[in-house]
Amino acid sequence: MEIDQCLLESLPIGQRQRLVRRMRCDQIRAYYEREKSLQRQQGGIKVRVPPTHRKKHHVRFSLADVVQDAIISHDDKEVLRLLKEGADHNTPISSGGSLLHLCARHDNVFAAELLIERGLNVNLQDEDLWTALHVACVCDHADVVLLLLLAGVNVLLQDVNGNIPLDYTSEGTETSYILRKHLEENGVDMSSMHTMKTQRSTTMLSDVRQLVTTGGSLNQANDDGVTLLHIACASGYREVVSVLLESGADPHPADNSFWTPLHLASKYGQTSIISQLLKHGANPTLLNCNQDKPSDIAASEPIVEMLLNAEENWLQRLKDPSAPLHSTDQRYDSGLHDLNTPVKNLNPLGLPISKRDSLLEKCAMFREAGGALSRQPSQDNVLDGPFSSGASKLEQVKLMPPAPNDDLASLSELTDSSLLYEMQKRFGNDQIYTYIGHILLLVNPNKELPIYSTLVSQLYLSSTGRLCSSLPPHIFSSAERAYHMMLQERRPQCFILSGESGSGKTEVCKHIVRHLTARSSPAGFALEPRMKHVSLDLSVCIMINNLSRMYTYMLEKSRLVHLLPHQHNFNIFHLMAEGLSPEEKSALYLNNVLAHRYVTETCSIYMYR
Ligand SMILES: Nc1ncnc2c1ncn2[C@@H]1O[C@H](COP(=O)(O)OP(=O)(O)OP(=O)(O)O)[C@@H](O)[C@H]1O
Repeated sequence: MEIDQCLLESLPIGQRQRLVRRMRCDQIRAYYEREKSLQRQQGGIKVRVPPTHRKKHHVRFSLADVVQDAIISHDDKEVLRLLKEGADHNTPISSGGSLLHLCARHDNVFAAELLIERGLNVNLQDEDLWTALHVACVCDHADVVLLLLLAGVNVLLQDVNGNIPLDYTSEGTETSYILRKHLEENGVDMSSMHTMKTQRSTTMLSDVRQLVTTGGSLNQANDDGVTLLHIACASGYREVVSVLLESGADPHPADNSFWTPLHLASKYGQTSIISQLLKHGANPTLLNCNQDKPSDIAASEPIVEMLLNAEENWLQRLKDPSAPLHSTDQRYDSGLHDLNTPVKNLNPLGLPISKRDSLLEKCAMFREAGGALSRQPSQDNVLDGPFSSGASKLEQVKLMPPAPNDDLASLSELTDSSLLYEMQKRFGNDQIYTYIGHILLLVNPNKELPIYSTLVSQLYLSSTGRLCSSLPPHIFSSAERAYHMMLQERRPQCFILSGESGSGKTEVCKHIVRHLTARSSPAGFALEPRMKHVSLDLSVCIMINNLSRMYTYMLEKSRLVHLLPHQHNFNIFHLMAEGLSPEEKSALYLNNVLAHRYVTETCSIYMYR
């Protein structure tokens, strides 16, 4: 049944409701008929059993899924049983890689040994070409590293960034020591490794020089729009950049995602290259596909400053072309200020920039987290507020790598049992946060997890507020999003924290406030004394802004019915009495707030919590 919208709107409300209900019934009927005909086409109609006669079905998971769980939870007997029952040890895991990668990540030496005994290839590489040894090194799981070495793993296999496992160990850790010793014993000395790495930039330099002498095109782009200058800038090859620019290469070509060499150099902290590009007239105001200028994605404060000056200079020159070209600080030309990121190990022609970009974020995340292991508290206390968990906890920062089930909305199968299964799996893995689209789900771990340090807070800082695909779900990510929405929409944002008593709302509220305080002012410590009050005010603000939702979300009804002896009242009613407009009060049936029995039971004013 189709009805003209104007006609529908002209009908009296009762008639309109009846018509709409009929239309909805028609739609549902049509839907079921279509479903039935589809089932018939696929051969066989499923007969619906009335719910009362329905058999209770047990949900069965494949052996491959169950063995993964057993590995994660270190249930060794179960792993042994499942492998004996025929669980395929070659099954790839959902987050990529083999069961051995999973063992390496969860430090399960026993299961790793079983798998190796059954013939699992220790050199298997995941889609980013990481071996289990790469994973064990990132996680600093020395026992797994030893086991893999004994099993004959190839320690020189490179991932897509050209990094060998040793590149992912942190200086001074056991894994670093074991690997270095192993390399030495096998006749690989560190200087030849260094030569192997620098070889790429040397090769590119001689190739580019030859291209220049033969008069080849320096601006030639590949299918992704990536030019030689993009590659040299992202990889930090200063000399190659210099030859290209001196020989007349375009200083600001954009690839297919509108990234310019300046964007790449800025993102990967190549300060001296930025300086070179600016001297050769690169435009610092160009936007990439994310609407970011190079200064928006800069890796450090000095780079931001340098690029902002360059932007100003660029705009001045647009108005007055005779104004001098921006000159950068001589200090940067030496390269001493370049950030030491794994980008230097990039394989120049192997991958499109966008792919490398996401991989580098993943590397940076692990590396940053690893760096915190050895960091002294005094170096990392700038933004620590009153909610910081103390110096000792700074030493244990560990974020789980992103996984396909980070967002339940993206699962191919959405049933109660699949959702519960995924949640349980994540919980067992200490992945307490999960997205469902833009909603963030938290399962209270009831134990302290090392995921709230200043370092993690900084990792989640973003210039756009968009979810970062290389970071796992986190309350800091939602706080970032709210912060950017506030700037974009220029209006207050609110968090609705819903859950039963003890589910962790107050804790989450503290983390939100802490992250926002740190992100809104680099000198976050100035706000420290006010933090407790901010937390308190935030609860109250949420209540005021969402009064209509308050009943459902913020307070349980039982707490509003009556006051216990000596119990104080909610200050929110007094605030509402003072602050709400007559219209708002009328809409909430609170024309005379102070006349209510509940409010007059006690004369003392008390702030909730
Ligand atoms: N993210 C978390 N990590 C670790 N422990 C947590 C976390 N969230 C909550 N907890 C633990 O659970 C306890 C209860 O949490 P919280 O007080 O935040 O719950 P709530 O939802 O605010 O409860 P209520 O509604 O009763 O005020 C905390 O004291 C803390 O021990």
